[in-house]
Amino acid sequence: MTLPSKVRLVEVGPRDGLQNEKQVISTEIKVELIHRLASAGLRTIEATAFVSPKWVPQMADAAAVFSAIQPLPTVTYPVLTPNRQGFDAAMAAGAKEVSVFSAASETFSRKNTHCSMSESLERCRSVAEAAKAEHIKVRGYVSCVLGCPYEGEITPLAVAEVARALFDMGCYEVSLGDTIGTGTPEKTKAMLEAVARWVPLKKLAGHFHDTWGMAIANVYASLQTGVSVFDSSVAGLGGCPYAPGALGNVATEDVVWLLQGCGIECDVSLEALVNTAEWISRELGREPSSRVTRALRARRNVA
Ligand SMILES: CC(C)(COP(=O)([O-])OP(=O)([O-])OC[C@H]1O[C@@H](n2cnc3c(N)ncnc32)[C@H](O)[C@@H]1OP(=O)([O-])[O-])[C@@H](O)C(=O)NCCC(=O)NCCSC(=O)C[C@@](C)(O)CC(=O)[O-]
Repeated sequence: MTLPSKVRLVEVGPRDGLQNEKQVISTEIKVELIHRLASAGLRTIEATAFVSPKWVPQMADAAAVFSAIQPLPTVTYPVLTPNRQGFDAAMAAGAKEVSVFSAASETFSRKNTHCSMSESLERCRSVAEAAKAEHIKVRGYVSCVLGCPYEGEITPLAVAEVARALFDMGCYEVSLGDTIGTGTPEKTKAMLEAVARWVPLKKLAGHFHDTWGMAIANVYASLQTGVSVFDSSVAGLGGCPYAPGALGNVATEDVVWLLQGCGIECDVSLEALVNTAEWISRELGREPSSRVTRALRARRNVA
């Protein structure tokens, strides 16, 4: 089985990683996190979300965060926009790329965005049309691709239909989210094969939460299937406000370690990334959940 020779990582720590934090995190810390990630070599960093501050208070400073970023010309800083209101706010703040999101579960869609799956896709379409008119790139997300916190099993066909709708409306890439982390490698492969009947593998990204400890195994299964873009979160930060008990995304450090071990290029400095993971974990007052960061720290302490 040939693995891809190069992988692109989409760092989602500043958005997916921090959105569920209950403690106050200053705008300065969020911006410094983004700058440190860019210095570590991440070339796509999802910076924030222009969503309702009533529902996700942690992202209330989206405009302030975005405006304070000192952008590197080699880095893109997409932002999450659930509807036209979010898109307009993102444009006013100067965003150059946006992400829309929908779900393969009716109940999750209603909890997350207060509308049905088809209404949610209509909102995405409206953002995609506005983005096209402004020459802005749009990425799409599908949540609950390997299980739903409310409905349980989700069929690969349901995932494929939503992914196809997002791709057809102009999303340049569709990220497939295992929101609650219940997926396993064989299920991941079956889901990817179903989606790839309608959306080319090169246009798909894997987005795995680590709640059940399967995220890195699912990344490897996706690599074996031909996926070459992965979303990950420094220090394994994160959780979804609408998926009770959900842990963070697969840690970026763990993915980089896996890729290095497979001889796959990703242009990220593991050392700088681990230092960033240690720094943000100290700021949040907790241990990094990345096994690689903890192992490298233990090795440094011995040396
Ligand atoms: C979707 C909405 C906005 C619908 O919002 P709504 O409340 O359902 O309905 P609305 O459209 O009738 O608006 C009501 C109020 O919200 C305001 N509003 C409306 N839109 C916006 C906006 N864009 N930005 C700021 N404010 C907004 C609007 O102005 C109004 O304010 P009021 O008059 O009551 O003062 C809301 O339900 C929401 O923000 N939900 C949060 C969704 C979210 O951020 N979820 C987490 C991210 S998705 C995720 O984590 C999964 C992913 C992507 O990582 C992949 C995976 O792991 O599965």
